[in-house]
Amino acid sequence: MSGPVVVMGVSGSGKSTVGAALAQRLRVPFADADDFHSPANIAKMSAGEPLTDADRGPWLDDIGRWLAEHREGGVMSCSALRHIYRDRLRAACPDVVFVHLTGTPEVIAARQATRPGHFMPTSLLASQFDTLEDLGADERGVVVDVDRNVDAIVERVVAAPEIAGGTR
Ligand SMILES: Nc1ncnc2c1ncn2[C@@H]1O[C@H](COP(=O)(O)OP(=O)(O)O)[C@@H](O)[C@H]1O
Ligand SMILES: O=C(O)[C@H](O)[C@@H](O)[C@H](O)[C@H](O)COP(=O)(O)O
Repeated sequence: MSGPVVVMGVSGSGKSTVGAALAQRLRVPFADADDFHSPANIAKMSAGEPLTDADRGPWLDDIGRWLAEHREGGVMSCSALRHIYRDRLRAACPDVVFVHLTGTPEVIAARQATRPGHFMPTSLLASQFDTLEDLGADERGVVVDVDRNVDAIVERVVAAPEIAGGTR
């Protein structure tokens, strides 16, 4: 493995599902950034209010610490919507690789809407897309469209040179 992987994307894109399956496939530990949110952040999102950069700062630092502790292998599902958020994760763990799960708002909204018992309301999806910044040419990562089954997404990820071909 070439470094820890962050599976990124908007709410409902499949980060938790694909991240867990990818970790199992790679036989490395898995963590979900949803579990790192403070109660205040959860309350805010549950009330339909988007998080701000300030809300996300300490959360990203905790995730960065987890990545640094899993430099030899690990998968973290984390929205990591903006370039500056990914910069913050790279500052903590420079060899992190991003897997961006992309999809149309229609496909993702349908998945988010049918997911049972999650704190994130569907009303926040528009702000997630507004906040999202695609991976730049300067960023180490892979983009995978989610309009296929989970196994196919995982196979696509493990076949990517950024994931399989590293020297670490
Ligand atoms: N490739 C896929 N095909 C069909 N359903 C999917 C796929 N990936 C995820 N799902 C479903 O879509 C919903 C959102 O997935 P989830 O992993 O919770 O997304 P996220 O963690 O990005 O919010 C869940 O109900 C999940 O079972
Ligand atoms: O930065 C954010 O606004 C949040 O991290 C957000 O992107 C994330 O989507 C929520 O934690 C909900 O969790 P799900 O992505 O699992 O819906």
